Amino acid sequence: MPPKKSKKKKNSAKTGSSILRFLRSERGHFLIGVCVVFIALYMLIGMISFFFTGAADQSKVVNKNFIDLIIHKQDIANWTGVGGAFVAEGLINKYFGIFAMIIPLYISIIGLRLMGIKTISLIKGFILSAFVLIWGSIFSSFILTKIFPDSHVIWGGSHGYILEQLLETTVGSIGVVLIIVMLLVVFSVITKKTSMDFYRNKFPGANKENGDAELIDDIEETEDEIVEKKPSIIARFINLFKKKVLADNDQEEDDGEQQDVEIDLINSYPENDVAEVPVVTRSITPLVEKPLRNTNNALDDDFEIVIPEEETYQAPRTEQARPIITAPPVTSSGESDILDAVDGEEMEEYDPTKDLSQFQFPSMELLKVYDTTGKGVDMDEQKANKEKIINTLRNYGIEITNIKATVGPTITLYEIVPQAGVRISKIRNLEDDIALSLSALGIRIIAPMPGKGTIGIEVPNKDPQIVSMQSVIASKRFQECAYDLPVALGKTITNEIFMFDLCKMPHLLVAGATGQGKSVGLNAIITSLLYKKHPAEMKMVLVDPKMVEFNIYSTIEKHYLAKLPDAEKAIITDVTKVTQTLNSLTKEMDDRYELLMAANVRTIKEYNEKFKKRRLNPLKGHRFLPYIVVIIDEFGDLIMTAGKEIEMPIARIAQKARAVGIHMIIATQRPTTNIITGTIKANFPARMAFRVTSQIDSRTILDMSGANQLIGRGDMLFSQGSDLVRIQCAFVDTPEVEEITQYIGKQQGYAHAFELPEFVSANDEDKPGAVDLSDKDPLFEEAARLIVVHQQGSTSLIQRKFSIGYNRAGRLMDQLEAAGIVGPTQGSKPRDVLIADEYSLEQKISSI
Ligand SMILES: Nc1ncnc2c1ncn2[C@@H]1O[C@H](COP(=O)(O)OP(=O)(O)OP(=O)(O)O)[C@@H](O)[C@H]1O
Repeated sequence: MPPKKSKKKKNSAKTGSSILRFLRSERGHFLIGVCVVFIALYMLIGMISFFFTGAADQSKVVNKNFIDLIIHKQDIANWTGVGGAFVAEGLINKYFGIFAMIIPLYISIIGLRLMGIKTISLIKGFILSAFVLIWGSIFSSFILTKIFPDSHVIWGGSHGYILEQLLETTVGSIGVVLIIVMLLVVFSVITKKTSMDFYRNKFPGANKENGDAELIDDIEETEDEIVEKKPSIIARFINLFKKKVLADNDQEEDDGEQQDVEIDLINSYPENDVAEVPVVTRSITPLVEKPLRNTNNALDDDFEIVIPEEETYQAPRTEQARPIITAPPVTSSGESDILDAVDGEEMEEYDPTKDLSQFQFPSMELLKVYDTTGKGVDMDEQKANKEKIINTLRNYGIEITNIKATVGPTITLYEIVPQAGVRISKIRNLEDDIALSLSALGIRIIAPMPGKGTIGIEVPNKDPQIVSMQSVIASKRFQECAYDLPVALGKTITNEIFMFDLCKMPHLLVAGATGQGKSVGLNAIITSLLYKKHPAEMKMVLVDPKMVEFNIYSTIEKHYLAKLPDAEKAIITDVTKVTQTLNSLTKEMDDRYELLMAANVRTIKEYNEKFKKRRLNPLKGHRFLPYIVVIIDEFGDLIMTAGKEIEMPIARIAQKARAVGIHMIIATQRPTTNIITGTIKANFPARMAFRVTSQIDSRTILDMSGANQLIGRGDMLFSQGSDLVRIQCAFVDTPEVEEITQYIGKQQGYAHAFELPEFVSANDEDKPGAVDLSDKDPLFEEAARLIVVHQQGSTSLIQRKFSIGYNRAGRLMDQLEAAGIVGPTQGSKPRDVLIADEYSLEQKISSI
């Protein structure tokens, strides 16, 4: 008989465990959630009915037995029968009064949560409900009882009544009122910081620090975005409890022979509190957690696969709204650089985009959408990899207590928590063995994961997904970002859009062996900028010794490119021109510093703000300063040919140009120490490394290994300071870039590319005759006539009348001086005009 009994027991245990499994499944949760929501709804209706039917039911319900009432079929008026009448009478009259209605509301939040519908967090909801119950019962008991003394409803319930009586005896009626108001204020401030402003604003003249409060909020919000939220103590406790229950259940249901060591690992888990893996949640892309369940393996219960959600896309933007301001030109003949505020206030703000006010940003349709449907996460692959990792580590005597997978577009990150006492270096040394067991390239071990208390193993997915430029550009995050030079580079392992502000970098070094995605990376950077910056706000200097990479951008020369005055093409392919351009950029940098100094500001942003407000005098050479992004491809080639000649201006720009809005991106295939020298490295704190061939190259670019373990095709490491992030670079194909540039190119642009200043080396500068009149500007004669007619030797007059850049106008003025038409510069005053009338001018011109 005993064997039959044990079989029966086994069967019932099996049924029990499958019910448990069902309840723990997503469907089980959903069904429980539905039941909970309906129960809450039932309670709520019962409570609402109580206000209308409670008086009739009171005598039948109070101090009566619930079962008796059902058996004796009492006639209950409540819409929800005996049950509802009991719940309402109990919760409202017996306990918390009318605010007890928050209880079914909170229960419904729990139900919705179980159904997978997120409203507010359970803990927040609990704290809020508890406060409402306690505060509300005192408030109702004190106020409502006085207003409606003869109702069948005990407004604050017994709880409110007792507390209110106690308080009234202790602090009097006024004290109770003050306590009620104070609690409300305290609670509102605790739950919402911005409510401080509301209260401050109630006191006229005492709200100067509002800005600070907002600042704190802002800072906290940004920090929230960056810092992964740590689980609260309660969440940790619930997690531990859950794990313990799961482990116990599994122990019960297991037949005995399958019970392996991992159960013990889990059982020892609570002691290993530190080993708890925080679930990564970020405010930008909420993670969807899909735990896999396998009853034979306790670690499976713990194996959490996180499939980060894609960001939702915004409707394609076809036009960027910009204020069209028709600003009158500045006519002041001012003597000083800084115009006084009154002048500024009288005029509308200067709009740098006014010249191209019809400019339309490229539309989203120009970018290709890659079909990723059907490319879901391969659960079998994840499980198999997990098994292989556990087994490989076990073969070397390393046991783990927890493992979690986060599936990215091309890489999956397995985070493991080793058992206490395991040396981290031991795991680090097993990189090759794990790679062998997984038969995969590109395995990278991060031991320990910074700030997480886990060890990360990055494993490439068998079926990598393409991160399209479209998905990155159309993301809400990119569209709404307020960076000065926003670059959306791709997606991180948690499917978050990875973005940075080039202004903050401030210069970027890009390296990677040939064919690993460098050019695509540079195109992604340029594309991001083109989607966000108006031609008036940003100019690019493109250096392309290979002659084919940036050719595609020649169509946007008159919109976005900058070049030397005498250069034919804006894309620089000739090495000798590179030196000139870089020197010219150093001159532009110095000029800009002078302008900043004269304007009493420290950065280009402040300068432009001041200029827009018309606080700077254009007659003194002030102008709106666009950002300049210098992108040099195949930097290795250049250094090999031009050496120090190039390194010097690059180092100068890298050291100083940040504040004046000149930023550099240099890319090389050969990240060797003779190319990326100490000087260059020291001035390029931000580095982007695609796959390189050796560990030494990786160390040269990143100061650590890792780039040699990447898998190519846009897989890259981005480092800034000590932070290292693995990113899948967004893919933008040449035809896409072509479409974008053509879209821009077809629109009205400026008359010519942005002119960089002519660089005159220190030796030539003061030589008489430095201005060569045999090579006069085509506008020379017209400019001369203009000056003579107006009898005003002003550069900005030439600039305005001929719609040319400041540099060209300056050069024209130098030529006019050399021709004896105007006198030398006189500081802030216009030059003297040496020719009295047009007739004398014609004679002068014919004599030149
Ligand atoms: N982010 C990416 N996603 C998917 N595939 C990519 C990505 N980046 C590059 N590739 C693939 O790799 C190929 C080579 O990329 P790319 O031309 O950018 O290499 P490269 O490093 O610039 O090479 P070279 O230095 O020889 O110009 C591309 O044609 C494309 O097929």
